[in-house]
Amino acid sequence: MNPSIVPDFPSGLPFEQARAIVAAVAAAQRLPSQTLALARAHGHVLAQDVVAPMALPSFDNSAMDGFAVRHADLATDADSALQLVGEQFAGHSLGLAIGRRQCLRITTGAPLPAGADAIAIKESACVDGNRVVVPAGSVRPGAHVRRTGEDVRAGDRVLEAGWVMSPARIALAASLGIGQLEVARRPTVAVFTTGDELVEPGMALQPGQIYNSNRELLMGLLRGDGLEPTAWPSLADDPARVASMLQDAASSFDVVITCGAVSAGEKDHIPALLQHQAAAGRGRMHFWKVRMKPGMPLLFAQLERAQLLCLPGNPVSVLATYLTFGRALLDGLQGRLEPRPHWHARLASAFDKRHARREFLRGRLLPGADGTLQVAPNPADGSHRLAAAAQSDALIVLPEGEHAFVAGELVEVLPY
Ligand SMILES: Nc1nc2c(c(=O)[nH]1)N[C@H]1C(S)=C(S)[C@@H](COP(=O)(O)OP(=O)(O)OC[C@H]3O[C@@H](n4cnc5c(N)ncnc54)[C@H](O)[C@@H]3O)O[C@H]1N2
Ligand code: MOO
Repeated sequence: MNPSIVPDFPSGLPFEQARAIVAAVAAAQRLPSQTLALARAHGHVLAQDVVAPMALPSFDNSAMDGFAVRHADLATDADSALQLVGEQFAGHSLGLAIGRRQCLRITTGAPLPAGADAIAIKESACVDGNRVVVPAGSVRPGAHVRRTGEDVRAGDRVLEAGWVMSPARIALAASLGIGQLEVARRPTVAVFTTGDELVEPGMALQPGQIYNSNRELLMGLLRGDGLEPTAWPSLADDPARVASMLQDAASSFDVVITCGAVSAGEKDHIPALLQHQAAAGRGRMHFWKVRMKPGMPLLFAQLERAQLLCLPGNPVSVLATYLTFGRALLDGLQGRLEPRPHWHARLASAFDKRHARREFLRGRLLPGADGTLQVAPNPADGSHRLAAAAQSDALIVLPEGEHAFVAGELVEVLPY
């Protein structure tokens, strides 16, 4: 198959335009929701708002171990002696009440007795039999009382569809007694590496061969995003075999990610192959080639019901295109509305950008002398330079157009 094809689909797109296509396709192909037990919902995208079925706290209670008192009984200019009339521990409400100049021993989380409106902490009070002395001025009005509904009122919308279930959000749902959540189904993802030159780590290399690093890179990125991807054995540059494997994966996975064989070489079969499938009514070419560096030959297509993201083979291109396009596709399919973290930092050293594409340079985040975030660009900017990517922890986004960036200039960074 000759890879020098005439595109009848969008090609050579600006970055933002390509991203908009990914977002639109993902929105149109949103995955259905599923009901999961709370314990299994960690990291999933919420598919339905969560409305509080009860208030939090659900009853007035003590925030400290000590004595439940009536603030009006306490003198401001002298110590106050109160009569100890009982005790209320956390766990079982005894329905107790206190009257004038009375107090009740209480523990953290225990229901406040009727009549009480403040807590004198244990450390400041003096107990002698059933007499408790509270030092003057040691208890302010309402001290250490946790009021019903001060955190959440019944009926509040506490979590919104599109939010990711972080541990704090799971814990909030648990505290509301919610045992199940409606979340987006996770996309199933197949990962392919391609190329006659690839050998798996641990095997012996023949002249001209290289080790397959992209598979572990992609599997790690996907697993880090909470997915359970399936990797195929690496595919040789054989168009018939690549076609049959992709067809096979596209019939059983939501997303197929390939890397390599999408550029201009004689063995770069994937664009022509997918264009052929699209022409035969088995899919669609969304776009090929984006004005970015690295990652320019990126291809996005549909085959059968699967979305295919075909990343360029260079390892740093895989990293940059996964972080900018792979994630956007997977997040969009799950209906994620919360944006991924993207910050701004000052360039620690100058960088001369001599091309018009949007660049995703590798760099290391560090606190500057004034405590603000800085990013040091790695000078090894070739898309085969994995060591530079491994020494870095962020992509530095340099916008379209030639520009000589000076040290101290503010740039956008995508931490990875
Ligand atoms: N004449 C042109 N040549 C190239 C162009 C172009 O526009 N015109 N684009 C260049 C750019 S930019 C990139 S990026 C690469 C992308 O090429 P492919 O996506 O077709 O990828 P391959 O040629 O298969 O591989 C590129 C490079 O990466 C190595 N590789 C591939 N897979 C793996 C793997 N799993 N693990 C580690 N390394 C891998 C492969 O050996 C090549 O060195 O094309 C440029 N050329
Ligand atoms: O655009 Mo390629 O991905 O530079 O190496």
